[in-house]
Amino acid sequence: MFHGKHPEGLSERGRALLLEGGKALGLDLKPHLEAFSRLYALLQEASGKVNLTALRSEEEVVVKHFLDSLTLLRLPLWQGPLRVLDLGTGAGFPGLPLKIVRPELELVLVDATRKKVAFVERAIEVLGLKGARALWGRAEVLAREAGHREAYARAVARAVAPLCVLSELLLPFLEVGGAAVAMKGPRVEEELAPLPPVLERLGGRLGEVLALRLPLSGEARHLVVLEKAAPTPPAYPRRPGVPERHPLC
Ligand SMILES: C[S@@+](CC[C@H](N)C(=O)[O-])C[C@H]1O[C@@H](n2cnc3c(N)ncnc32)[C@H](O)[C@@H]1O
Repeated sequence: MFHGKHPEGLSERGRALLLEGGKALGLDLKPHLEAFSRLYALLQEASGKVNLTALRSEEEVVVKHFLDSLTLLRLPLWQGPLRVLDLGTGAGFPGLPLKIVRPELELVLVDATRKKVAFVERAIEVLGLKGARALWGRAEVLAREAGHREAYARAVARAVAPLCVLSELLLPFLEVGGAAVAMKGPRVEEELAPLPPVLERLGGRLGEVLALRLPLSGEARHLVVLEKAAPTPPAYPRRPGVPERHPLC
């Protein structure tokens, strides 16, 4: 349902790109074209007012926001009504595209910047996404609250922090047996090398590292799966800002 005026949605070319890219990912996005078109319109509308995302052209938004987010679906982790956290969601990525295509997921999108959370709240409302909620807060604080600590089956994060930092922020949110996915660019080896002992400290272990190429642009991406093997010790995450200033590796 639309509320108020907004610019045009995706052009015919944008829709064709989205369908083609979806196909390359093994997805039929036809039933979701309208939702992505509305999300694009909202991003365009908001970009005139606040600095939500650096991406502007329609092709960039389709490929680097929508399709990049949907690469998550290459992993067999999204069946059923799982509770999913998108940490550092910004303007709603990867969480909103994931929720559009897998509506049965129960999604919480968190960001430390209030204006970004306000945008995501509005997108959830306009797109009519049931079972999605935007939350303003820092991972270091929320991960210590009942209702969030060890309360998610899945967690995702794109472009939030290096893996050493991200592990400390994501793993406390996961229930034992759960999995987090860190979305990374072309180079991941250097970040992976020192990770295993840190993961062990946090009750985690390294799962699959899936190398893939972004549809249409061909850019290299990596999906790094962090598995929750045991409860995270209560010392983690440390106080706000400490994981970033003094990474565990
Ligand atoms: C570069 S943006 C990426 C946004 C989005 N995930 C994307 O890929 O387009 C990083 C976001 O993470 C948020 N962030 C960074 N550290 C955070 C923390 N400790 N808790 C919550 N949000 C955090 C920032 O506010 C920012 O919006």
